[in-house]
Amino acid sequence: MPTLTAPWPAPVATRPLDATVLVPGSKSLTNRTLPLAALAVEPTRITGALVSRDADLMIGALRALGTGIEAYDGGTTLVVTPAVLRGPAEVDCGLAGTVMRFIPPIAALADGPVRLDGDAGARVRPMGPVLRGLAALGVPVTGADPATGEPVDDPSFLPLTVHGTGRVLGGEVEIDASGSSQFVSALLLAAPRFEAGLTLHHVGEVLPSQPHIDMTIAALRERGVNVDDAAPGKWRVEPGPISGGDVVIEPDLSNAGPFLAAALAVGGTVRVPNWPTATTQPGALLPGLLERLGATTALADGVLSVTGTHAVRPVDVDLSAAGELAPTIAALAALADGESRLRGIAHIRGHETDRLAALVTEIRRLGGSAEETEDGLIIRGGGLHGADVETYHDHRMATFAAVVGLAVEGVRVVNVATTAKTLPDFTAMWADLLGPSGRA
Ligand SMILES: O=C(O)C1=C[C@@H](OP(=O)(O)O)[C@@H](O)[C@H](O)C1
Ligand SMILES: C=C(OP(=O)(O)O)C(=O)O
Repeated sequence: MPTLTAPWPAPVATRPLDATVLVPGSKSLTNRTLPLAALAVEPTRITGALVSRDADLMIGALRALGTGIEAYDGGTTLVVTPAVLRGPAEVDCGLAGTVMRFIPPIAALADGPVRLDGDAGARVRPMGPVLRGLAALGVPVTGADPATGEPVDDPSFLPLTVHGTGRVLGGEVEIDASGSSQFVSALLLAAPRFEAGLTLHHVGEVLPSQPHIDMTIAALRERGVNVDDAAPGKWRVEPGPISGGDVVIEPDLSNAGPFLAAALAVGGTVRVPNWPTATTQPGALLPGLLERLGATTALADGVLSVTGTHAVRPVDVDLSAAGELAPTIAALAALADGESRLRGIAHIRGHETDRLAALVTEIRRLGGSAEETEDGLIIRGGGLHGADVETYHDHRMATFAAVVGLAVEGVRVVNVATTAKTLPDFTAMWADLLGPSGRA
């Protein structure tokens, strides 16, 4: 999408923060609950759903396949009525990993071809393991060269067409999910509808984002599906009905990240209500991470409070379980007093943009020092100055820049509207964080 507006001047905090931030629903939970509801044997009522571009794209994809979805309460309540999945259909995946990876196995259950495409940035995000997994299950997938439209054998990227026949036999499949946990989640989510279910083996060296795989398994079990995950890197999903009913979506803890990080960046306290006591969201790791970076945290009556003193400690952390937190942790590392190391996140080169390259380029543009390693980043904190930070259509690059901008004069964020991917109200929420005048 073109960038038409002027860069957004990130507000600078002039005094310690004292804010409570209500964070909207989880992208990952919303975009699992919707497809499971479409595959269910009865309607599902979802409350607390995220209203954002990624959720809209998932709703659009499932509607294109025939699912009934009614929205209420500004879109935060969704009533999903499953129907026979049908093709032909066209699906716009935008830049949503959850849509481009989760929809193909669902499209395999449709009774006709389903063509998927997305933003230019989506066409370079890896999908091969999901597509090869489907091919191994007997579901043909054809690709097309985006420039010429010529057919591509063995497609690994959008655009592509899944040729469903209305049924998938299922069985046993091996994939390499070292590039994204979403390859595993995608196949597991649709598997109860495969006639023989699915036994899935991961054969790669690393498996990122284990909490997101646990989230998929928990979502399936909550809907009555039998899943065996006792052996590492192996999952068995039994065929069977997926129940509907009422589902309440937790707040998006990863989206809480930049707001909580703000307390460390400039001092003061930021509180996030409705913090779940137990969750599969990787954002659950935030309190521990922020403590290592110098914050004190407390969870009382469901409110997480993070307090900082404006001094940020460097860290050496393995973020393989929570790669989507890397831009937020990188912002704090860039403000820290010393050298930080972020490990275990080679796979975020395949996120909305190559996040390792983007973070290095933008930290350097801000006057800081950063370099890529094989599986992460080395960031030497301090020495920052204002700059126009590029965001590469990546919501988390925009929030990375906003966190830095709280503490550094003259930071402007190019295409801050990219935050609409998961947080359309980001700039208003950020102004509220700073107090009534928008400046703390
Ligand atoms: O399944 C999900 O909802 C997600 C899984 C993770 O993907 P990767 O394993 O590709 O990092 C995460 O980063 C992404 O934001 C959401
Ligand atoms: C990696 C992310 O998104 P996606 O669901 O598009 O993979 C993210 O939100 O950080």
